[in-house]
Amino acid sequence: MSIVLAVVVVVLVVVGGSAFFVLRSKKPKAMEVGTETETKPALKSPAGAPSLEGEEAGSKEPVISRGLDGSLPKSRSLLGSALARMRAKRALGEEFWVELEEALILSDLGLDLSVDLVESVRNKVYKEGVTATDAALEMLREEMIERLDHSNRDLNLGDAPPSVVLFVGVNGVGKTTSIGKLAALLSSEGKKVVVAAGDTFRAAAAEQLEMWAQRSDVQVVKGASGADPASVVFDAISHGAAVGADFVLADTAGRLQNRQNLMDELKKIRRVAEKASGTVTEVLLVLDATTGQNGLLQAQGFAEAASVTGVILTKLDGTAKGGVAFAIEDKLHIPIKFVGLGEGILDLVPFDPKAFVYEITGEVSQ
Ligand SMILES: Nc1nc2c(ncn2[C@@H]2O[C@H](COP(=O)(O)OP(=O)(O)OP(=O)(O)O)[C@@H](O)[C@H]2O)c(=O)[nH]1
Repeated sequence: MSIVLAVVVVVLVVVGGSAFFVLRSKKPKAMEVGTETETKPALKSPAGAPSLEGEEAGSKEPVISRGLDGSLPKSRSLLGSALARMRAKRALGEEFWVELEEALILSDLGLDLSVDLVESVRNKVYKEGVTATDAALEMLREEMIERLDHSNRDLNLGDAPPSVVLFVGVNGVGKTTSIGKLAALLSSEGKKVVVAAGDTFRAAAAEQLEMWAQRSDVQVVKGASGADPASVVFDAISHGAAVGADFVLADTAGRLQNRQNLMDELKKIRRVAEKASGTVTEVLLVLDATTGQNGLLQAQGFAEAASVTGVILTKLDGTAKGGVAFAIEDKLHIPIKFVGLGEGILDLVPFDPKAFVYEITGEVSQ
């Protein structure tokens, strides 16, 4: 009897022990689900993406740029998660609308716009007798796309080349990086590009621009450190005209929108650039999407002082919100022309409202 008992105990220990090891060895895998592995955005090459080589030195693999629908991992889109929770409830009552408004505000759309959007969707829902949350959320999506869908997002061109594009914005938002990416994009489309190192304030900016320019084989015009930025931009435009460039992309130093003297300097750069070229076809305000509604204040300040014609919304890969895009277009009527989705040379893509709305509401667009 005791031998039988001993055998049973040994069997139990062995089976239990191995079960324990099986469980332990499985645990890390289970943890991957729903975190890193599952939520990593799919790497997609956007339609018309330039086929440039990998940017890292020695990299043999081409860098694949992300499409907008892969930029915000679903589990990180705040609005997408909130809408998924609301859809699951399947009840279209007061609570639903309050929750929706909160979710929009939390995603950086701003109070006024969030209230307005909810009001408008709610009216449509009642008018059309919609009772399902699914259908209401689809209406929200349509309304969001409509609010973004009426701007010209192409780069403005002048009557005669080169078209001059000034990049402005506060410090560290990604102006220099965006110039590098846009130069690569344009030159991959066969355009001749000259870049102007007009940020003569930050010592490393000109070198940074030179590095970007080398990668896409575009020319850089720079001045001495501390040189008058307007004269650097003037020289670059003259050079661009002489070599038959299609575009001159001009960097400027980062500045706060409420510093009058720095805004005056921007006006001077613009005046001088216009003397050299006849027209500055585009003033692109670079905004960091992770700064949320603060971006709207920046846009207001720069729009007044520098006649901004378009926005580049950078670092969308670093935020779960992104709603500031709606606030900028709805309040200021400035079109978002490009979005930055990372630090690589191909991580700048034309803004596509539909893909963007599907992205931040948590579904992939068809
Ligand atoms: N993740 C991510 N990082 C970006 C993006 N765009 C720029 N960056 C990073 O943001 C940092 C600042 O970029 P810069 O291009 O130097 O910014 P800047 O506006 O020229 O800076 P100042 O000259 O100081 O005003 C760098 O580390 C860039 O790699 C983007 O779309 N996504």
